[in-house]
Amino acid sequence: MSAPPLPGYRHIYSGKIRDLYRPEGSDDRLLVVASDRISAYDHVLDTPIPDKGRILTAMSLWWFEQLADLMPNHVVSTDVPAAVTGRAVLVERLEMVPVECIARGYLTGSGLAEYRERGSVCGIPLPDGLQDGSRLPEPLFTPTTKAAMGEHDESVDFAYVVDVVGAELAERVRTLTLEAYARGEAIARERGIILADTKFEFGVRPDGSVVLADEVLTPDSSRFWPRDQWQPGRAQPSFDKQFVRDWLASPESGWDRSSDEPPPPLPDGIVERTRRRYVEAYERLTGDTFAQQVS
Ligand SMILES: CCOC(=O)Cn1cc(-c2ncnc(N)c2C#N)cn1
Repeated sequence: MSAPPLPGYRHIYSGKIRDLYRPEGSDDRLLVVASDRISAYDHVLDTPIPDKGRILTAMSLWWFEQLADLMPNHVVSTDVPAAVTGRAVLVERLEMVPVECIARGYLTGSGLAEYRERGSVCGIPLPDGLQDGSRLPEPLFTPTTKAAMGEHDESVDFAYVVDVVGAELAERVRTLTLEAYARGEAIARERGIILADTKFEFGVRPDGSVVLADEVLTPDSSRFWPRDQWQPGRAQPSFDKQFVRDWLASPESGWDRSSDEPPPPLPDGIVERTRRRYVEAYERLTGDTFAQQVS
């Protein structure tokens, strides 16, 4: 599903999963479009997950509302072209803070690797004895650089953020990151989902105010774990991606993850079960029913 042409909009950027357009004649608005693409093992898969873009857009909009009393956000309107209805948002064009603002409430992935090597994450010392999936004594702000497409973001310490954006803005985005994560983690936990970590992006308005942008607390920007299966000391199952990961790692797929080969297409059953997990995550979090749009 490549970026569809949208009359009246100019396509300006494609991420792994989402595409960015600029409305013709406007220099202070952008259109963020979520595709049905899914990535696994650092590959964007050939097989789309139907409705994934709509489900995650609805989830992100819901989270912006849950956080609106804590911080302003970039959402302007959901009045978007029919071709992308339900999976696109018109947003304020901001001066983006050039740092991925990551909050971690649990230790896993690159944070765990850094902890095992140095006993710290992003320069923050941690107690001994933490395992894969351990809940951290308190959530950490663990920023990274914004790597170019296909490159890996690099973990940096707070001093780096101060160097790049200045002390005041660095403090501000750290505070907002940790506040938004704490709110999100508490809400999700009550609903049976552990938000292990998440990535926020912030932008700055011409008046200097700092605004929550990008997507928020979705399974693409966060690790979603089923709370009832949490067991520190092993890799936790992903709420949304485990069916895909297990099938790709199974002999049935015929795929060798260590090869340079792209993953094979997903079987219909894996696609449908994955779609249902996104619907389930949305419905658990919001308490609403996801209404499949009649296309
Ligand atoms: C493909 C989706 O975009 C990204 O992946 C990251 N990104 C965000 C922007 C951005 N730029 C100015 N203003 C904004 N409100 C935003 C937002 N969101 C650019 N790239």
